[in-house]
Amino acid sequence: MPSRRPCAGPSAGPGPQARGTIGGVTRTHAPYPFAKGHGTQNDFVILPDAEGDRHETIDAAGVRALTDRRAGIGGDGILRVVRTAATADPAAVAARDEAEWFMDYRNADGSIAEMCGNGIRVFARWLVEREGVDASAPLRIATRAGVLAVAVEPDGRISASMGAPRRLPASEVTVRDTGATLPTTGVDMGNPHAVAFVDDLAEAGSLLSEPVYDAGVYPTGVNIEFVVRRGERHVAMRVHERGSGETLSCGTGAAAVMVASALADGAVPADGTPPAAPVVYRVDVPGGELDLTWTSAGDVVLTGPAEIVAEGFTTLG
Ligand SMILES: N[C@@H](CCC[C@H](N)C(=O)O)C(=O)O
Repeated sequence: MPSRRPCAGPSAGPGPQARGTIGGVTRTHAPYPFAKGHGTQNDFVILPDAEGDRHETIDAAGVRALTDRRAGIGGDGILRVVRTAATADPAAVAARDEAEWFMDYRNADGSIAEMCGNGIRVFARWLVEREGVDASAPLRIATRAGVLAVAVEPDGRISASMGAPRRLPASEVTVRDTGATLPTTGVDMGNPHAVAFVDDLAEAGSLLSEPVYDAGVYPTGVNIEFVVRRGERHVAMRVHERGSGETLSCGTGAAAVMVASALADGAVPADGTPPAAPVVYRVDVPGGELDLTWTSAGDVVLTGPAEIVAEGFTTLG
């Protein structure tokens, strides 16, 4: 009987340094751990880096190698999990007294974004399940949009306060496939959004190309949501994300959609001041369902699922 060698899988831990091009893919690192997670199918490569000694210098090319859906692991973005005390990112440094962990979020194209609503739930799931963070009280997580409170709900979903929305100027977007130009409501949820109400989500076209937007209103780019009404305080959306293309969900986008819908419905004061009592909307996304609450304190809370689906080792990045 032929002898068998033990398989050197992830349980064997990092192997020898792997460098160069193998199978057309540039591998620049010794094997290091990664994980994969998603929230309503907005998916992320998770890079555990508690002490900041693995990925502090990750660049856009490294992010693109990891998020590539054919030559890499695949994802809409990267969640680097690092202690605020272990990174020089200015947002983390500023938050050191308030939060132990920093969500270093990158879009699939390698660009840096301020916030990710689905990502912060997946990030929290990782902290609780793999970093031993106590979830009996709300977690405080530092992001480039500030320190945000995140809680694990009794039903297992995760809620994230995404701060108070800020109105941006009204504008318009043009769908490239059809040439249709649509008016938009501008909402900043830590990152910029343009929300267009349509009668049918097919009006968004293929979304293979980014809709045309006004760079005067959105100098750093914009996430663009198309929304249809489904019922009372119930809407559905598609999104073209800045830096990632069409995704199956966007948490900050769902929050912007809720804000635009609540304002259009007269469900909150027209001047944008907080409602006297919480206002709740359900937002359907291609990848699932999200609940959004505009609280009387003025912040918008996103509630939805968050899953870790794989863990392993990679040499990419
Ligand atoms: N998918 C995220 C948003 C990620 C950042 C966005 N693409 C941007 O550049 O602002 C979410 O769930 O909020």
